[in-house]
Amino acid sequence: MATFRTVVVGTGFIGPVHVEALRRAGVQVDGIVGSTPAKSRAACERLGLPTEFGTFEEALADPSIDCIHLATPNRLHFDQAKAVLRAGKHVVCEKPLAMNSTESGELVRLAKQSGRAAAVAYNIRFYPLCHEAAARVRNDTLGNLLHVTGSYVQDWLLKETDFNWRVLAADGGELRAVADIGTHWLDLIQFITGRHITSVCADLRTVHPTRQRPTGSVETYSGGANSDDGPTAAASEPVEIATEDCGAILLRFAGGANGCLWVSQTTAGKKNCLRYELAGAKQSLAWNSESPNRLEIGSRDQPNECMVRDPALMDASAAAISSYPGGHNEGFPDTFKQLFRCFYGSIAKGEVSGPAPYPTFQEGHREILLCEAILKSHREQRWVDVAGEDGAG
Ligand SMILES: NC(=O)C1=CN([C@@H]2O[C@H](COP(=O)(O)OP(=O)(O)OC[C@H]3O[C@@H](n4cnc5c(N)ncnc54)[C@H](OP(=O)(O)O)[C@@H]3O)[C@@H](O)[C@H]2O)C=CC1
Ligand SMILES: O=C1CO[C@H](CO)[C@@H](O)[C@@H]1O
Repeated sequence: MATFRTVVVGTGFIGPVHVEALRRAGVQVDGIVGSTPAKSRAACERLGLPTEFGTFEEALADPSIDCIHLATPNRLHFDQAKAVLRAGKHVVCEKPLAMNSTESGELVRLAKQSGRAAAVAYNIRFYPLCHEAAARVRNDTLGNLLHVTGSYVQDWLLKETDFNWRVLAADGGELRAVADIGTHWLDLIQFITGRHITSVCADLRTVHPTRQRPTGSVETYSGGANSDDGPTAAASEPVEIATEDCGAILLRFAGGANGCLWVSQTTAGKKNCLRYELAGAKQSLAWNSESPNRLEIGSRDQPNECMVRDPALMDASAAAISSYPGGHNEGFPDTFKQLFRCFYGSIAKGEVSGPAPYPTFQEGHREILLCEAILKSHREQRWVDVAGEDGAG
């Protein structure tokens, strides 16, 4: 692959995951930057990276940097992605792409004008068995798609004392659980089925209308088992929360299938669990991110099967994003590696303006439009059509 020089922005939970995955994908990482030069230096030293860049702006100003990865809180994505594209660089932005569809629509236009590649890190597509499921839908193995159901549930925000910037609408956006984890499911299912979701009917709920905010800073998933006693409770203040902890969304797909999604960040014992079941007229497929190397294939008139991830047995598209033989499990960090291999491989082949094999800003924008339809549906307690991608309803 051609040599690319990259910098990652954000030193919290997922920024270092990007660094590790880029290195494993064979892409050069020239630094990681945080909110202050001191935090940038500390993260670079921890990860064994050069300490040349202290801030996002310094990385932006260096013409030899080809691509910047944005792993910062949601409220920063729009300005930072805009700045990266205007600096003439490729960009990988974490999800959700922006805080609203005005922002995400502008990013789509800017990305097109710039001639640079622009991806949103919907990494879950890059579990090989999710590509296998997409191939089986494409090849009509399932038959006519009837319905799609599933959930994405976690427990790290279960307690009133659990806190993170995501719970504040000003930092994460008006929708929280749906935007943070629900959009992974919605992106994945639209990728697998090749169909857009056209209408939604949502019922959302804030379990904790007040949370205790620690007076210090909090990193993602840092709650742990003791977060409702001890130092956190001693140094905290009550904050009103308007974003949802959980909710149900009924779905209608183009072409007639329907379905539903349950999203929750308050399900005890579920650490990070995405499930789906696709039901076709001939077969069904079921997958769970907590055992990602197994795909259940359901039949009515013959025994059910369980496909174990194995590049020798999967569709070529799934084998292409699988680096290890069957039985050698691949997981969460591998999805980022495969996404980045795909992104940089595509740029190296000069595919920037054609259809992309990774989630683009256009698809990130679509997720934001879906979020807006879901919020409107919840507020108005009725079905809402998802706006067209030009922003028109
Ligand atoms: N695709 C996936 O699987 C995942 C995606 N995400 C997404 O990634 C993004 C980051 O989430 P996460 O890592 O969990 O969040 P964290 O809070 O753990 O990390 C965010 C980081 O961004 C830094 N930061 C804040 N402001 C700036 C700035 N102006 N310039 C540079 N760095 C800054 C923070 O620094 P400081 O601590 O000093 O404020 C912190 O290091 C979110 O959009 C989230 O939705 C997150 C997890 C998984
Ligand atoms: O995949 C993910 C795992 O959980 C994180 C915290 O809710 C999400 O932000 C992220 O997208």
